[in-house]
Amino acid sequence: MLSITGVSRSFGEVRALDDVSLEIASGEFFALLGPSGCGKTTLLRIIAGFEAPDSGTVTLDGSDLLGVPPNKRPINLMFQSYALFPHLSVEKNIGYGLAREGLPKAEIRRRVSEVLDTVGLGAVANRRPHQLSGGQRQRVALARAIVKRPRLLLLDEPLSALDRQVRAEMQIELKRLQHEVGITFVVVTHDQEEAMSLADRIAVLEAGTVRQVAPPVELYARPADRFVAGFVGSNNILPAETAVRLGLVPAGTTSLLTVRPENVRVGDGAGTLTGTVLDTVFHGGSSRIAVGVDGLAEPILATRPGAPTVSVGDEVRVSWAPEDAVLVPA
Ligand SMILES: Nc1ncnc2c1ncn2[C@@H]1O[C@H](COP(=O)(O)OP(=O)(O)OP(=O)(O)O)[C@@H](O)[C@H]1O
Repeated sequence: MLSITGVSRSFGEVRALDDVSLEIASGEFFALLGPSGCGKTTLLRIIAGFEAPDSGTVTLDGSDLLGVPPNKRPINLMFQSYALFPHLSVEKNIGYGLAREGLPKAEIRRRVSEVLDTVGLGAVANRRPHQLSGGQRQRVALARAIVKRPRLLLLDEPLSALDRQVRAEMQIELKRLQHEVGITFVVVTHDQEEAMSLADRIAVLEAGTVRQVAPPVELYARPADRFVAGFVGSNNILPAETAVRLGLVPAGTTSLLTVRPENVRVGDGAGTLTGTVLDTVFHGGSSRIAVGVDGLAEPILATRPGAPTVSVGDEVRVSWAPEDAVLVPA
């Protein structure tokens, strides 16, 4: 178990991390999610040992990590840019770290060949990095990180260099791999879809503080505050006074009313609110509809499977099931 307790770190005036505490279980796939500048990389660098906190403690299975130099920690960090050696074969790239540790050649060969199988690179073991696709290069980097059998693998935006389709495939791969090798993974990402599809649990960070720690489904269904409600997935967020004025919540309510676009019904039947269709966008498998509602500063967004069933300018009714309205502390 990785325990981070009361960790703070400032750079001049900037408080990059402000009293961060997290408990990450052995074998867990954990994601640190947040917008640019929220402190994700700083926290990863502290865990890896490339940065020291101003205060707080970090322990792995009960023993202090902060006093241990980076190369002596049972931790591996996989960077955004994979930095493979261009003149070495895939096999040599993967075995490089083991060779440097002075392991016997036969053992290196055995471990490298095992890992080549795990990441599905057996067929390209003798190629150089420039003869590989982006997804294959990413696998080499992963193989190089896991061949050393760290207890903890830290991944900084591991899939950001890949295009959309390869990325989706690698997300599945990464999850399978983590399951198979049983190493604790901590991944840093600003991409909420990626965090949701990979992680067992997600910590949402904003401006150096942890806003919520929860499994993806809970984070999506029960955001702890306005920031999480707006950052994780898209959401319609109505201020309390507006929701009270429109009769959507009882008088005296102080919480924000949030409704996911997929739960908003748009049509000419019964509905709580009346509005005008401002915009429709067809995405292929689904459509997004924006409805301007009198008395609301922001349009209500709705998503629908298939093509849009309304047109710009239509007068429509907007509604949602009572259980789909989630109240979030303001
Ligand atoms: N070495 C440094 N010197 C000064 N400021 C720094 C340093 N490292 C980070 N910061 C500042 O600390 C804050 C957190 O940075 P950090 O890199 O941890 O954010 P991040 O969430 O990883 O962002 P990104 O997704 O853009 O990488 C930012 O305001 C950043 O400018």
